[in-house]
Amino acid sequence: MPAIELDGVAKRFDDVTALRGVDMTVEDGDVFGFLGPNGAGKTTTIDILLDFVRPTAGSAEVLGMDAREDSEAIRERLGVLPEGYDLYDRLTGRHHIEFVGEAKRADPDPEAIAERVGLDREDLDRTVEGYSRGMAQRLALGMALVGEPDLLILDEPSSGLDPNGARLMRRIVREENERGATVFFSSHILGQVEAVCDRVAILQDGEVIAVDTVEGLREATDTGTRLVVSVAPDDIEAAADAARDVDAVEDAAVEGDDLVVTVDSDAKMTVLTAIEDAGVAVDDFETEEASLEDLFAAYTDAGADAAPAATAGGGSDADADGDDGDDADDADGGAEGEADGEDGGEDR
Ligand SMILES: Nc1ncnc2c1ncn2[C@@H]1O[C@H](COP(=O)(O)OP(=O)(O)OP(=O)(O)O)[C@@H](O)[C@H]1O
Repeated sequence: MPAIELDGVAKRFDDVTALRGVDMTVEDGDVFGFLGPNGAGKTTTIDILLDFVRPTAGSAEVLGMDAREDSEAIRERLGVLPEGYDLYDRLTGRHHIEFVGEAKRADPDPEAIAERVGLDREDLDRTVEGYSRGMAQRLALGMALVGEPDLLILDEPSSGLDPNGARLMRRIVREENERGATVFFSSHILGQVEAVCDRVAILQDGEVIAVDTVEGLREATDTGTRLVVSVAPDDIEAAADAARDVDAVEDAAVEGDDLVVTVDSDAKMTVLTAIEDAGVAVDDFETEEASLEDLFAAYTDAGADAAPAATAGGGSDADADGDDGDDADDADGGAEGEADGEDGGEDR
């Protein structure tokens, strides 16, 4: 049973068409990223899943239940971080967590949850009117964790979080997924999404224009892989000629001391072998895959101009999702150049 199933979901608000027949399946156990430019319809979709908004047409199922008919039963098994969540100024963080526990008939441990989201004991016991934006976001995330939900729906969970908070959010997503929860989240922070998601959907103008793994999106677009090869300076032209003779090579150019080859991802070794077969010793090489940011640009209108440039992974920004890069599974790791392609901003 899929965790989320949308079938032909459309939504009109007066003269604005927010969704135009969205079909989308999120499998049980997935970490699923929901992407799209501003105004694409992400929040409207999430609001339909939560029965905050009723679709004009189509059907939405959550955990095998109808989003409209069974919203209460669904709510008990969901953890939600909605976009404009409400906190009550005069209640403490602890009260908020207990309040969600009562609503879900769960018995949460506020201290343990606060620790997981990085709020200390003092924060937990003061009223939220004094919370910073990031602290409020951490509390809202903690509230979503109450009751070990089967499905977490998080709308922009990194919003307002500093790089440490964003890293912590990723860790929580992984931990929840390992516990068995499906995680569905929208985000504009594509390095985050790339680091944790099994699959992503890209929504544009109320339509799903792509659903795949990041690797699948790479293969489906013409973004290629950049292979940067170091050889002795005297050999570089011979290496370039050898690379150009390989069918899968789009381009081989000498850039400074390096040979930069744009090639289908699965033909990297063929290129290296061809260079060595031409009698040139390869001193070193690294590959740069297209980042999710490049792919997003290639898919969406805003990136139409940028699409041809989406041949590589946004350069050498080592771990540009704003953290200290200790994530074992961040991007490609190792010699596969880290191509988050982010500018390190943690804003939306
Ligand atoms: N209550 C509403 N009344 C009228 N129009 C609405 C309403 N809610 C959303 N819309 C419109 O529906 C479209 C989709 O909005 P939505 O908030 O779902 O986009 P989004 O992808 O979440 O955007 P963002 O990334 O900016 O949060 C927009 O054109 C928006 O103006």
